[in-house]
Amino acid sequence: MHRRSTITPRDLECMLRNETAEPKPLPLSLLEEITNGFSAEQEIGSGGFAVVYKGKLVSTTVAVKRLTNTLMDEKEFHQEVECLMMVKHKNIVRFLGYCANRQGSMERRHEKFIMADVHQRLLCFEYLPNGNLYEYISGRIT
Ligand SMILES: Nc1ncnc2c1ncn2[C@@H]1O[C@H](COP(=O)(O)OP(=O)(O)OP(=O)(O)O)[C@@H](O)[C@H]1O
Repeated sequence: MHRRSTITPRDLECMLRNETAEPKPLPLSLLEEITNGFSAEQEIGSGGFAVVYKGKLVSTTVAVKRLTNTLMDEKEFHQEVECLMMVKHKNIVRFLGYCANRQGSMERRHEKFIMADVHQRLLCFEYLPNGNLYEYISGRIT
């Protein structure tokens, strides 16, 4: 018998409201859905190793950080998730979950098809709506 075990935007929203809920693995399909396929319109900003998107839930928003593949290997990603799972503090943005997805993709290279491994690594956080540190320091927002 096939059992569905997917997480919906509503489930993620419930998790966000429950302060004792632990971070969990999130399906790539959910993160794609709430960022509208990682659309440019939902992009918030980017840092040294990721692009951050707004993830729209039913009545709230989360931040979805999509890591740039080449800059972090599997071991570093595991360490990053491990650290984030251990940190819980009122002054640190809350970590909600992570996704590590690997999928084969047929690609054409010099008249031949090859099966390429496509990795997706994502982190999901509480959304902080008040801009970024640079905007504060430079006086663009008060
Ligand atoms: N949880 C969040 N809520 C709202 N905006 C966020 C959140 N996390 C990141 N951002 C936005 O996305 C931008 C990029 O964030 P990111 O964490 O990737 O890089 P960074 O902190 O600027 O630098 P670094 O790559 O060194 O960590 C931030 O400057 C901020 O504007």
